[in-house]
Parts: sequence; C-alpha cells; structure tokens
Amino acid sequence: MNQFQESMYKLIVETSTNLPADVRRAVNAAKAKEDQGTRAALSLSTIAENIEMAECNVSPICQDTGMPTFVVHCPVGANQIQMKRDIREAVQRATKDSKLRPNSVDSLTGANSGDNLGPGTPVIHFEQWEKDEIDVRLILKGGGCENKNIQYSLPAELEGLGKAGRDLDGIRKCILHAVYQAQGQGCSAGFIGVGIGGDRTTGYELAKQQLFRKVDDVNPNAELAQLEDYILDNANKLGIGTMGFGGAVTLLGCKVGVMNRLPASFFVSVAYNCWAYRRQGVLVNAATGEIQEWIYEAGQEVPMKDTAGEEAAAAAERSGQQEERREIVLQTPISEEQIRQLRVGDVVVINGHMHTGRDALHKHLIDHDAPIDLNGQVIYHCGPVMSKDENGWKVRAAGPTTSIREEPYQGDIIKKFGIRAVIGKGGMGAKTLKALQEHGAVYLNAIGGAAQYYAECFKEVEGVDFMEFGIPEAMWHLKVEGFAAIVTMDSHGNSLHADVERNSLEKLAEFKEPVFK
Ligand SMILES: O=C(O)C[C@H](O)C(=O)O
Ligand code: SF4
Repeated sequence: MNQFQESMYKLIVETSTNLPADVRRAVNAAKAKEDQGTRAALSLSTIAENIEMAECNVSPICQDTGMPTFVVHCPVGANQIQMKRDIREAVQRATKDSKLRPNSVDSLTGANSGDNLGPGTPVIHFEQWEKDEIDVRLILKGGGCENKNIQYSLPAELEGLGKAGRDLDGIRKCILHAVYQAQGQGCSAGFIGVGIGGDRTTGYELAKQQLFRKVDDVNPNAELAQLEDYILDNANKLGIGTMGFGGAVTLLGCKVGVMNRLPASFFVSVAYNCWAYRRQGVLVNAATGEIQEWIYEAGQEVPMKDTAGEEAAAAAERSGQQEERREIVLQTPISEEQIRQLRVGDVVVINGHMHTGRDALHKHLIDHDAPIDLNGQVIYHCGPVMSKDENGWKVRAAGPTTSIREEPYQGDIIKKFGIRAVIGKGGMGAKTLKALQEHGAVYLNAIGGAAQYYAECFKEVEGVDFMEFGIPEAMWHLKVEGFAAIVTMDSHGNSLHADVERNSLEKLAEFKEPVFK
C-alpha cells in the first residue's frame, strides 16, 4: 500500500481541477439550450471557458474547494487507520500546493487551520465489501451550495405550492421548492441529490450519496426514475437560469434515493450542488495502493470549446438579435456620477484596484476603521486561493462568494466607507438595495465558480490585511485589469434578483396541482 497516499493526492488534484465528462456534457447541453447572446448563454460560455482553464492550469475550478468528503469501500483486512492517515497527508499536501483552499475553520474562534485538517475535516467514511480492490470516491462540495441544502418534514405547507403530503406528490413539491429557494445562490445551473426517508442525519447522507451517481444513469426504481425526469423537465420551467439571471436551464441533474423511516417522521432531504460538481473516484490495488482505474469518465473526453456556438453568438450580435447590453469601463476610484449612470443589465469592466472582503471582514468593519481608504473603491466578495513564493503572493483562483451572507452589514458599510461597487454573486436584499439608492452604489454579479477566469484579471497583489482571519477571509488588495461583471442591482432601486425571484414564485405556483396520484 505504499502508493496509496500518492493515489489519494492524484485523486484530490483531479477532482479539484478537472470536471468529469458527464458533468461537462450537462453544461454543454445547457449552453445549447440557451438563446445565443442572452446573459444565461454568456455566463455558460464563461463557465465553459473556466472549466478548460482549470484543466489546463491544473488549478482549482472554483476557489471554494469545499468539504473534502471521501467514501471508501475496502476489502476485509485493509488497514483503515493507515488509509486515513494517508488521506489526511494527501489533503495537507494538496492544500500546500494550492490545489485545495485552506477551508477548515474553528467554529468558535474563526481560526483557519491552514491545512484543511481539523476536528471533522476532512470527512472520511469507510465501508467494507467483498471485492478485492479499494474504491475511493471524493466529492468537493462548496459552502455556497451546501448552504442551499434543505430538509423538509412532511406534511408541510410550502410557499407557492400549498400542502405537501406524505406521498410521492408531496415529495415532488418539496424538490421543486428546493430548486426555487436556491435561486442562483448555489451557482445554478445545479445538480440535486434527494434522500427520501431516514432520520434527519441519514436523510441528508442519502441525499449526498446520490451526488455520486453518474449524471446519465437511470434510477432502477421506476417510480423514482419517473420523478427524476419530471423534476428535471419542470424545474427548468421556473426560469431562474444560470446564476439566477433568468433563463431556460436551472437544473442539470436530479437523483433520488429512498430508505425506510420512522412512523412519525417523513423527511425529504435535498443536497444542492453547483455546476462546479467536483466528484471523482478511483479503484485502487489493495496490495500496492496504485490506481487501477478512474471511476468517472475524464474531463478531457469532452472539450468545452464551442466554436459553432461562438460563431452563432457573433452572428446574433451582428444581426442585433442579442439582448440590449451596454458595456462601461470604469477606473477606480469611481465617482457617484459614474455609478448613477449604470442600470441593471449593463456590463461593467473594472480596472484599477479591488479589495476582497467577506464574512469576517464585514463583521469587523461594522465597528472598526478600515485599514485603507475605501472611498470610491470596489469590494469583492471573494475568498481566493493564494500561493506565495520568492516573488510574493499570487492569486490562484478567485471567483465570487455568495453575497447574501453580508446582507446584515453591507448597507451600513457602503455608507460608512463610501464604497461605490460591491461585487459578488447571487444578489443581495432590500436593505442593501436601499443603501445603493441612498448612497449611489451598485451591486455587480460575477459568475460564481469561474475562479480561473477571474484570477487572470488580478495582475498584482498589492498587500493584505487581516491575515489572522485566514487566507479566504483576509482583505487582499489587488491590482485588477478587465474584470467584467453585470449590474444586477443599481442605484435606482432596480434588482434583477428580486424580479427573478418574483417571477419564479409565480411559475412555482403553477405546479400546485397534484401530478403523482
Ligand atoms: O467560499 C467561497 O469561496 C464561495 C462559496 O462556495 C459560495 O458559493 O458562496
Ligand atoms: S462559489 Fe459557486 S461554484 Fe464555487 S463552490 Fe460555491 S456554489 Fe460552487
């Protein structure tokens, strides 16, 4: 088993950097369904480009490399203690090599362990089986989509859908509601795993296990196969679209499992996974620890470059079929006047400087001064993957994080420091919208998960504050060139997110009538 640790390292690197072929096919199919030139189609093109870049750079597809979760099946007699040690060392090494972001945070002190090891991380499940080889599967499910997991206890009364009973139709309603409540915040278009039954713990486990199924498999249970097809067809009618920008594709896959329950409980647990659906697996020789076989088809089998689509987009642009879109280049510091000219739907390209800030920083800034002058500046909700060598720090992966978590603070912080633009993903709420209007600021939506694509825009790391918060939470001062994002909340009270949410709730209500009797 002396090769086992190396095999685990390879598994981690492949999972983090190379999206498997079945997931790529689903993203390509979504791209083909969206009308060329729309926001959804352009976002999917960025996602596709990012997938290629990650493979080529052998760098994380998304900066949030998630909760490393290993599921190991091994023959009787295999040394689980040694395997666990090897997995932990491989995780540590992959973190050091910037293939994983340091993601293990002390829940009470906020201290980042720096190497992805800590109580509860990584997650390793062992199961014995009667085969000769070891099967190791890994899923890297990010925190933003994890926050969108949801568990229903039936019977329930669901927004838009009314009563959901303890039957297949009630389950149908829960799953549709789960997709609706995620909006674009889990980086749609997403995949969902559903667990019917169990208790609160095993129900969620079953839901997550479904995410190890192949995208194109067929559920052996005919009733569940029918439910999966129904959900996939109909969830896409909600019109939430990629990143919640509106569009024809919201869901890329739905897998449902079932287990027994207690008479008093009826849980429907839903695990939501973003498009950056990073899971791989290997069959390992139990004597040597070497990889014998990869379980999911490799990413390179399905290239993401779509020349036909790009030509069609260019043609659509020439013939004026494209959505109305203005592109405005802004140099920081930005003035109120420049901001007041922006409207929802505009594409803004930022040059100059950007400062990252997420949960720890926002909490801190509420009752402290900022370490730099933020007047006219841009805050980027981002927890990057960084590396350091003799030339200093380098940005390795830097997509946006879910902005809604900063909703309690953002409006006050914008006003207190004179910030003119906030970049993130998934949109923000009414309090921030009001502050944008009062102060003269905008919310810009970047494409979630496109961490390689945005990392290229950061030309220099000019400094860092609050390293004590850990790498993802520190305030990085970055020199930026050509960072493009879409205005989704402007300084005139408009919010694309509020519009899409309202429209999708209306559509959700169309699924109120029973389907499975
Ligand atoms: O932590 C992050 O970088 C992003 C997170 O996965 C999110 O989706 O908000
Ligand atoms: S940022 Fe988006 S793509 Fe990345 S882990 Fe979070 S939900 Fe997934």
